[in-house]
Amino acid sequence: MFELRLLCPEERVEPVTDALEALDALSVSVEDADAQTPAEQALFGEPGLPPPKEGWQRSLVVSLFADEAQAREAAQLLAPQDFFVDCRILGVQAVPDQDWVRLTQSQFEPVQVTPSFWIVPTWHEPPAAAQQVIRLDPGLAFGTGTHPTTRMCLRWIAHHPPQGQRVLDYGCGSGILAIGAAKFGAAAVDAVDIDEAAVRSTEDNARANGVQLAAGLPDRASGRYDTVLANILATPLKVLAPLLCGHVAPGGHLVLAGILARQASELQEAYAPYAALQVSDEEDGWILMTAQC
Ligand SMILES: C[S@@+](CC[C@H](N)C(=O)[O-])C[C@H]1O[C@@H](n2cnc3c(N)ncnc32)[C@H](O)[C@@H]1O
Repeated sequence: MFELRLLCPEERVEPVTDALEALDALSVSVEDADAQTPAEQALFGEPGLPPPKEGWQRSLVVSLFADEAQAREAAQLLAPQDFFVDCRILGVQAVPDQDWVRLTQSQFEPVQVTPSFWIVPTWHEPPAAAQQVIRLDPGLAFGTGTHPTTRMCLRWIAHHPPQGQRVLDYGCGSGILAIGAAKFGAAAVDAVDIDEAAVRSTEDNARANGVQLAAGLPDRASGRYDTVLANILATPLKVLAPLLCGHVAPGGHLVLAGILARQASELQEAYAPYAALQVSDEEDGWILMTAQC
């Protein structure tokens, strides 16, 4: 594993993290670069850096890549972009796997989706208020519930329980949405992803949660579903519009995430021939768009 470390002013964090995700970073974390952390000590040790101001002004953006070439290529691609102005590449360094696991575990706490629905890592006891729980350990697949897009999809599932339904999770990552749908009563769940590691992770996580689902590559999706969930980024979602809508049964629900608030109208336009998308939730600049077909 290799991490690419960037220093960004607050207003640049969103486009930079979006770009890193689009460049296939396995994970992206954002810390206050000026907090009293070991990261701060490392930063201040660097010659030529301006002294920090008060508050969260500068962010340390750390993204993880499977190999060094990918991390360096991401840095090269980011450097000339308009949105990278005022940002700085701090470097690429190897991360011992053991450290990564420890670091991730220490950062992963139970996540509240609704007051009674929680995502809880296996090394934590579920909170007393949790009536519905997904047990999930962070792996390399995206989807631990810590990202607002995942949380919004899960909240939607909790508020629209797919009791007895056939559900498709398109771009399943860790399988968290598929597992959520199964826990909220879905009768049959298909979970698909272009990444084989995500498919394996979904199968493992489903087993650990005692739910039945069928995971596979995208061609496993077949026929019509009462609910189609897709938490991918805006650009692939636009390309996938005819395919995803073709899988929604008449009267069924389409639930899309991975979309920034400013991208709402592009998505509405792309889906207009098939469905009238509405913004139905918003968190930290990300939106959930849904339609009943
Ligand atoms: C942002 S993650 C979402 C994971 C999980 N569903 C969640 O909500 O947390 C997006 C996932 O979509 C997958 N993906 C990206 N493009 C895809 C495509 N064209 N077809 C299927 N899966 C895709 C990625 O491999 C990744 O696992």
